[in-house]
Amino acid sequence: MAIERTLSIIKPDATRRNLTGKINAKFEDAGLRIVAQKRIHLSPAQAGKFYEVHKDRPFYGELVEFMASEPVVVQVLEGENAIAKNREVMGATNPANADAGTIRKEFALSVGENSVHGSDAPETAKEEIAFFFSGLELVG
Ligand SMILES: Nc1ncnc2c1ncn2[C@@H]1O[C@H](COP(=O)(O)OP(=O)(O)OP(=O)(O)O)[C@@H](O)[C@H]1O
Repeated sequence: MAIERTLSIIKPDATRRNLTGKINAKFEDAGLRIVAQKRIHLSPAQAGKFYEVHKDRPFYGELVEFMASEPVVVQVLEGENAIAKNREVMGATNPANADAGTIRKEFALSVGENSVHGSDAPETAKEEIAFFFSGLELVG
């Protein structure tokens, strides 16, 4: 299995509760290396652009408002099978359905305020990493 990179976001509900370290420990324990990371406060326009794929979903407005409400930590995770591995560590979108030990089971507040985002496929990972990080910020 090839080494992959994926884009992760620690969402406002988690940064607000100082959970960045605990969430990062879950990634590292699963063999995912944090190769880039920064704390930013998205504008509503930037959050709207990032989640454009969901613009016709009923929760789009709520999602954009939430993601722009407070700072987030955006990061690039690297490892074998990193995209699928990260989604496994995150758990199901709705914490009520997430497996024990996953980030969302332990920390998420609701289906909307669910603590983390992770890319879902190689093509989206590439686009999402480029959305937040320049080549200079990424060690080869
Ligand atoms: N029913 C809902 N009500 C409110 N917010 C929702 C709902 N469903 C999804 N969301 C929000 O939109 C995000 C994107 O939804 P999606 O169905 O793509 O989930 P996901 O792939 O698990 O999450 P992500 O794309 O953040 O990794 C979710 O992570 C969640 O924050």
